[in-house]
Amino acid sequence: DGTAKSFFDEHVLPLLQNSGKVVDKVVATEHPNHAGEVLVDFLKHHEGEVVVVLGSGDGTLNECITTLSSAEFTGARSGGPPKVVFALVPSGTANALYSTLFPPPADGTTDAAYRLQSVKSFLAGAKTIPLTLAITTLSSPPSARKRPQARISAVVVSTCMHASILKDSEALRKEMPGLERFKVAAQQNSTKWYNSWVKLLPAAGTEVVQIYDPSSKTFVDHPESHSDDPIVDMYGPFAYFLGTVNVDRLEPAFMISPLMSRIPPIGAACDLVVVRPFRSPSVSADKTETREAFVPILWKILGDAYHQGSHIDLRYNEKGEVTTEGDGPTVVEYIRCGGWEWIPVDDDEDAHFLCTDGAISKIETEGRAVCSAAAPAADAGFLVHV
Ligand SMILES: Nc1ncnc2c1ncn2[C@@H]1O[C@H](COP(=O)(O)OP(=O)(O)OP(=O)(O)O)[C@@H](O)[C@H]1O
Repeated sequence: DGTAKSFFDEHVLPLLQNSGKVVDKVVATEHPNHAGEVLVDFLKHHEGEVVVVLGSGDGTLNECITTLSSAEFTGARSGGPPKVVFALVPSGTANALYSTLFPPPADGTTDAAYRLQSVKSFLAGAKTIPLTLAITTLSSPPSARKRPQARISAVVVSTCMHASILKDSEALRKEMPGLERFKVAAQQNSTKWYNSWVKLLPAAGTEVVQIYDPSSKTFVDHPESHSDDPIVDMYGPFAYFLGTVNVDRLEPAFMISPLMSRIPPIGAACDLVVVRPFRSPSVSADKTETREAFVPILWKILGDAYHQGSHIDLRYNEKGEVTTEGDGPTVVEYIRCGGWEWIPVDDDEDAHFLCTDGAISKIETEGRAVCSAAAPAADAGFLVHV
């Protein structure tokens, strides 16, 4: 958001200095991926544990993780990705990870004290938490005989509306540096539905895929996932399809996957938020009018995500109206799983976009995206001071 340099000069660097911490290197990024390059170079020339005080949003954290994961190290650092500890200073647009780890006060004020919490944890030698990574493999059709491409996320992997919003909002960044650009891009994409085949896989350590049940407010076994055949098939059209790791929100107030913090997973798991319009008793065909009629429901879901994530308790009544009463079908399918496959229908171009922590990739025609949540091995991986 353009504040990182002055905030570091005024607050972060003096605080580190006054606390007796030796700062080996200070870098202001000059181009995309600069942070990752600096970090790899630093690790190649220094031994031991490295702490990175990172003033950025989720996108730059992702660049660091992605670059480190694919870099080749020699000597003491050979044999796998290094362990790197981050102290985060939120300085991006959304700051999803920081605002999950340090929920902002209800009035939304994010003063210097708010932004320095992870750094203060580092100075106090306090707790770190390991990041779960979502690894998405983008495959070409088998006939292309090309190597699959991997994308790493520490926050979000999405298709459908969210990927379309992120794709379109980047073009608006200069004009609208704040969160507003996501709302404008959402308007532009509100009537799109996306056609794809989906498979859901259970998380490691659980036999079956789990789904949230608003009546008991807990996860229950997905009715189509059984220990002898745990994979769940899902058919479209989809309006929303988004998975998170580590975070319960994508912006300070937009709590799209609230159960990540309310019912934290035990191992590596991904929380999926899926909206399929055909779950509504009043939707039985994919036509322009039905898509338009569904827009208010989509806004209700996204609006309720801004109200402590209450969208996960919405149901349809028999007329297709949205309510929090009764036992009708849930409007949102909130799933906890170990991973998923997204196989877009060939002629649906919009279904081919994938968002990984804000970066957009295109799935090739006849290709697919396969995502799985992975926990770091002991003494490796990426940790954050909390
Ligand atoms: N000097 C620079 N010039 C141009 N781009 C830069 C420069 N420094 C960093 N970048 C790029 O700017 C982007 C900003 O990403 P970052 O995640 O830090 O902020 P954000 O996207 O606003 O936040 P969030 O992901 O939390 O919404 C990154 O892609 C990064 O590579």
